[in-house]
Amino acid sequence: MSTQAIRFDYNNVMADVIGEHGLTEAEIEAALPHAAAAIEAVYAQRADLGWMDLPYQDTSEIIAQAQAVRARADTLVVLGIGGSALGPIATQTALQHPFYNNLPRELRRGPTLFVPDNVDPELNAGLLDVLDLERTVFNVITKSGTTAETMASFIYFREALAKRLGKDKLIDHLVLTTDPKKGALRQIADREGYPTLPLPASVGGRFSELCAVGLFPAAVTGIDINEMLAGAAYADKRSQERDPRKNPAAMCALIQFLLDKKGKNMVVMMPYAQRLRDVADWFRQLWAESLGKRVDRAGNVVNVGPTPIKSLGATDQHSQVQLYAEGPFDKLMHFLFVEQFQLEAPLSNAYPDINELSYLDGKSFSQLLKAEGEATQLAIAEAGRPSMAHYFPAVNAYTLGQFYYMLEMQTAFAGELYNINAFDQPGVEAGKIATYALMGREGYDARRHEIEQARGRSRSEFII
Ligand SMILES: O=P(O)(O)OC[C@H]1O[C@](O)(CO)[C@@H](O)[C@@H]1O
Repeated sequence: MSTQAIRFDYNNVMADVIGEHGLTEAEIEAALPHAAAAIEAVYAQRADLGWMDLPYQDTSEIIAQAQAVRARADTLVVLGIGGSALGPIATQTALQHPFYNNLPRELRRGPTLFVPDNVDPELNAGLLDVLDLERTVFNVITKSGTTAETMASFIYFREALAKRLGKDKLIDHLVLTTDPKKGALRQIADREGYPTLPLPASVGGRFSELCAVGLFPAAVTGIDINEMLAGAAYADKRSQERDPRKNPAAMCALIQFLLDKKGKNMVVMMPYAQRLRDVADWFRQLWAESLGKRVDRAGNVVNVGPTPIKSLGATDQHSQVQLYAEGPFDKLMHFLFVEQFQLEAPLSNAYPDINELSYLDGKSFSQLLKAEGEATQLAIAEAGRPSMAHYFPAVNAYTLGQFYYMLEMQTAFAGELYNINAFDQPGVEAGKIATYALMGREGYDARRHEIEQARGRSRSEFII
């Protein structure tokens, strides 16, 4: 096993450790053939699942374009939503200085990065207040090339650029990441000549972090993207193991599936490292959009899907852990632990004479955070609640790429276990259609009429 391997520990889901809410060895043993079949089924689809091959892509074009942006910009703004924003945010938080944008330029590895990730008017108008547009590049990311939020952001910031710098300068301030052939943004790129990067048709939005979507912003801010891919390739190797017991992604999927069947239908990801906070956010989309489904592959109504929840140690010990420890037995926890932090914050011997504080003397923040993580894990287990732990030797480009890929494979395996299509999102499409109707998009009149009628049926006694 690589010294950079993330270790996966599932002792604390076992019934002999936590009691009746855990899994027995016999339950796991009986389900192993199902997990083995899920592994086979996913690899049988590999030709259609382009994200599975991303660890082996040629990154030279991404790096070349990133170098060009590094040379001409002080700020990169990513305009995207869902998979087109959550991954770039997670990677930045995980691999850069915690106050990266506030560091002086000579201590940063590249331009500052902003990912507004919403169409809130104040957020976007406010962002314009802090940007020096002459030294800003916008990376517009959308697979479909039509998503309302992203295209509205593109129109808004393109207009601001055009007003400030003139239309002929737009080409130096926009890089578009989208489908190589389809969509409105592709059409615009072809018509107006902006530089582009491909978001391959076979890579779904929430599985796109390891293509140009995530790699380009990461490379612009100086992250070693080939190292991320090396980590992902290592996770690919481990995920190909046909024996589920030796395959962390498959085992992790199987445990979550079995516990869901026993009523643990909430999955809490709780990193004990600030760097991994936004990875838990990225995981929420991956897990929720992939597994939350109305029908199974045969068309039966099943309404399945565990609810992913993000949490952060130690912060949420003082907000959520009371519920996790004593509330309903409906949760499974993923603890993410880091063995080696990049920065250390030691504590001095400040108050040796004050009994309640002397235990802190000469310790460090990492000791305290690790102790709090272990203590919470123990308390959750003693309260009879299942949890798993993922141990990162350190958070770096290699382990991050490895973890992303492992979670993607875990999601694909889980899709097979639930017998649903993990790669579509019909529930989100319904919301998109209603938005188009409300915004007056051509071709959506009938839907707008239905919504207006429903509004008319709203009863005043229920409005106070
Ligand atoms: O990349 P696009 O096409 O703009 O889509 C953005 C997001 O919208 C969704 O389609 C629905 O939320 C996600 O799957 C995707 O990541």
